[in-house]
Amino acid sequence: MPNSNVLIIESDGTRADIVASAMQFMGYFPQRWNASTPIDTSAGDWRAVYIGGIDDAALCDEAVAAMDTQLDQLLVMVGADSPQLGRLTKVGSSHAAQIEVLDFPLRYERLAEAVRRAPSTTTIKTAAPLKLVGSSAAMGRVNALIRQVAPFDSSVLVLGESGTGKEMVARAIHDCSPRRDKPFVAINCGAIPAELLESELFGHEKGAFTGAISTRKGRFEMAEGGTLFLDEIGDMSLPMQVKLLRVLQERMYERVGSNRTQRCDVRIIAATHRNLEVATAEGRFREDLFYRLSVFPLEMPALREHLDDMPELISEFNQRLQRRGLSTVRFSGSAMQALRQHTWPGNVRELSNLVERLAILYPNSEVRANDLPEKYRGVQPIDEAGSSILRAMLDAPAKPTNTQSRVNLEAEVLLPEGGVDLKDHLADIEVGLIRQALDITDGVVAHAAKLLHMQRTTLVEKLRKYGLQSCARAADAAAQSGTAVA
Ligand SMILES: Nc1ncnc2c1ncn2[C@@H]1O[C@H](COP(=O)(O)OP(=O)(O)OP(=O)(O)O)[C@@H](O)[C@H]1O
Repeated sequence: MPNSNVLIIESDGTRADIVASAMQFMGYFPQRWNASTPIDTSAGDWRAVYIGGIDDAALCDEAVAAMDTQLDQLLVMVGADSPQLGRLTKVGSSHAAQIEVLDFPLRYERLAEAVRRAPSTTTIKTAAPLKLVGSSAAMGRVNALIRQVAPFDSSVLVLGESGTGKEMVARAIHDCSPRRDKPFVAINCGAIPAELLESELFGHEKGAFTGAISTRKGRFEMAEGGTLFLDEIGDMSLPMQVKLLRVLQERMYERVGSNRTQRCDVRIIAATHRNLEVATAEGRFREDLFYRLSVFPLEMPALREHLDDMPELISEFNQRLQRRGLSTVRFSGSAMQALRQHTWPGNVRELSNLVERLAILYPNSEVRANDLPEKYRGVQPIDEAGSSILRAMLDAPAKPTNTQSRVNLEAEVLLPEGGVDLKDHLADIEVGLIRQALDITDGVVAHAAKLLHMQRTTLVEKLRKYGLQSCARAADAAAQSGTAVA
């Protein structure tokens, strides 16, 4: 049983990490899944296990759809308190899935017993790839760059805000490249604890460290001949950056705990939402690695810069819903107009989530501007009272909004006559921005942390500090209270 592959769903809580570590100690190869990355099917013996703790309905559905298209038998493990338990149980009965409900804190014996019941062999199906859509000038430039760089082995650095489609672009480059028949392997460098990342990337030998009870392949080895996508490269620790640089320069590495040098033939595509030039200037990112990675930089436009693609994107998301057997949704002219006024801080991912949410609320119907969630309604026609309020607002000095830069904030905040308790004032601003980020991301802490350009763990600390746990989703809140492997 050990030495098989295990699929771990990227959950927003820390449970996926806990279970992945437990699995790793049990001798499995945990492989992360995320919405636009098909499961790496090249990695031999499969015992597919879906670990839930999932609090996000859209992610849960996408995960099930991904598994259903790629694996023919599943063991689905789900936390007893998961909000998606009912949904998964239902999905399980209509697929070749076996459901195991796990209680947390997780007990090693219980986990081992659940895995023992997994189907002993799992066949891989060919996945239907997701389509990168958009015919705006901005997406036209992206597509042209993809076509230009794909045939070469040059490293590509995909830049852009969260949810703009960086991972989809990485996959598109791979799919257009001569490596298309070899694996595309993705790893989120920001989601894996620094001390585990080395073994995740390079693999380890049996006994290399406590709990390494069997030899394990790393992502470089899994991606041999193909492409390795290093997501959130800006979050990689400096010591790890040194090790990565060596592989890029020498095309050689060693598994953790081994003296044997392995050669590798892997194309690297990295992505980050951070400004790596600033990180380099501040000493948080190695300059030599930056230049190695950014041989071919590719900047993804924010959705607000290619709003003309919205109808095409909505149609693509409707098709994805249809493929999952779900209802679709249409938008009236007024609704489309309102959506064009939104700033889309979560970019295409935010649009995709909105389409799915509205398809549930208004199955196969037309959504009007007034049906949209409040923050998407845009500027409403105003009555007389509203018009005088608006005039007063326009006459008043401008207040900073969350889309304005820090420089604007500095310019516009006036020191009150009696002075201000700066610490309390800054804390209030911090709480306000955290609340907004959680609101925009529907309480998903990992996504809110991205918007705030901070580590998820830092945000969790701040939620605790300010007593804001109730603003986060249930599973995240449970994770914050310190659930651990028994
Ligand atoms: N041009 C596009 N066409 C179709 N779907 C898209 C497009 N851009 C993004 N998406 C969809 O939006 C979601 C987010 O995309 P993706 O994960 O590639 O973004 P990202 O920039 O890598 O995000 P992050 O920085 O958070 O990792 C996915 O569901 C993806 O399929």
